[in-house]
Amino acid sequence: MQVYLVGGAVRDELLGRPVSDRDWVVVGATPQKMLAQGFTQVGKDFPVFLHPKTREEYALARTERKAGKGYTGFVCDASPEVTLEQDLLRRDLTINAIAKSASGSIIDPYHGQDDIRHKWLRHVSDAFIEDPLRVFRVARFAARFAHLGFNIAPETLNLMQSMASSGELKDLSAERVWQETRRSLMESSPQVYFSVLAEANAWQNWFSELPQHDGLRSQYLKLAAEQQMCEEQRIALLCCNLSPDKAMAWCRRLKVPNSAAAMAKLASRFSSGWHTLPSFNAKTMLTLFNDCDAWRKEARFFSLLAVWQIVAESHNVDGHTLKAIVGNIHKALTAAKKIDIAAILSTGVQGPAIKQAIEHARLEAIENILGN
Ligand SMILES: Nc1ccn([C@@H]2O[C@H](COP(=O)(O)OP(=O)(O)OP(=O)(O)O)[C@@H](O)[C@H]2O)c(=O)n1
Repeated sequence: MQVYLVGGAVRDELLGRPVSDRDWVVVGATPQKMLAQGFTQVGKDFPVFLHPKTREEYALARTERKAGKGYTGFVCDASPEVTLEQDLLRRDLTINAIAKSASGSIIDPYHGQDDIRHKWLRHVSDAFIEDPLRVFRVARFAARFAHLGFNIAPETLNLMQSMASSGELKDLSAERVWQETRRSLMESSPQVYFSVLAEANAWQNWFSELPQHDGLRSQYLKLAAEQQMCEEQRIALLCCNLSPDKAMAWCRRLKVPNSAAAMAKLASRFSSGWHTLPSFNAKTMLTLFNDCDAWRKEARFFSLLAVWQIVAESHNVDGHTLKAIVGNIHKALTAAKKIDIAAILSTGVQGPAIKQAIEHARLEAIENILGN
C-alpha cells in the first residue's frame, strides 16, 4: 500500500503557509489491513482511520457518487483498486487536490500547482456540484487567500451560480453553513466571503436579513480583521447595521451561539448612535451601562465599545474626539462600579428604593467624571 499527504497540508506547504492538520490518503489497502497495523477506524460513512501514534487521519482512497439528497446521500467505493487520481478527482478545488508521496514527490494530475502560481480557485471536475457546501467553502477560501491575489475561476463561479439557482443550498444544515461562515469571519478578508456569496446568487436562503451589497459592512469587517478582533466582535459588526429584530432572526437562522447573538443584538441596538459623534450625558451613559449590563459583563461591554469605535471610524467621526469619549466611558464605568453599596444599605433603605439609591449613586459618580 502507498501513503500520500493530501489536501490542505500540501496546499499550505506550497503556499509557504504554516501547516496545521495533516490528512493522508492510503491507496491499495483494506480496512482489515489498516486495523492489523494498529490504526483505529473513525469514519462512519467512509473508511477513515487514526494513526496509532500521531492520531492523524488516514483515509482509504475513494470515489464518491451522489445518490440522494443531503449530506449523507453518497455511494462510496473505497476498494483497493481505487487510484490516487480517482481520489483527487472527487475533491473540490485543484489547489486542494495535490498529493505528496513519502519520498517527497508531488502528484498533481489536475494542475493545482499552476493554479497556485496563477492564483486561481478552480473546481477539479463536475463532481464539485455533488456537495453544495462547496459554494460556501470556495467563498471561505476566497476570503482566506484574497490578500495573496487569488480569484475564483469564471467557470467555477458559473458552477456555483447554477448550484445556487437550483435551490439545493437550502437543504444544507444551519450548522454546516454556520461553521463555514464563522471560519470565514476569522479569515484575513472576511468581507470577501459575503461578496462572493452575493455574486454566486447564494444569498437568499441563508442571508436574506442582510443587505447583499453593503459597503459599510465590508469596511467594518476589513477593520475588524486588521484589528484582529475576536469572533463575537466580528459577528456583532456583521449584524450592527440591521434592526435588532433582523439581527436576531439571522442569528436564529444560522444557529449562532446565544452569547454571540446577544452581543450582536446589543451592537445593532446602539450602533446608529455612533454614526455621528456620540454625545453622552451622565444619564444616557448610565442607560448604556444598564442596558449592556456593563456591571456584570464588563469584558463584553468593552468588546462592544471597540465594535462601536469601528462603526464611528467608518462614518468618519473625528478620531481625536472619539478617543476622548471612549476614555470618558472607561473612567465613568470604573467610577460607577466603585460606589459604596454597603453604605447605601446601611442607611436603612428598603425594597425598590435600594435600586433607586444605587442608580442615583452611580449617576452621581458618572456626573463627577464628566464634570471634570
Ligand atoms: N466539501 C469538501 C470538503 C473537503 N474536501 C477535500 O478534503 C480536504 C480536507 O478538507 P478540510 O480539512 O475540510 O479542508 P482543508 O483543505 O484542509 O482546509 P482548512 O485549511 O480550511 O482545514 C480538502 O483539501 C479537499 O481536498 C472536498 O473536496 N470537499
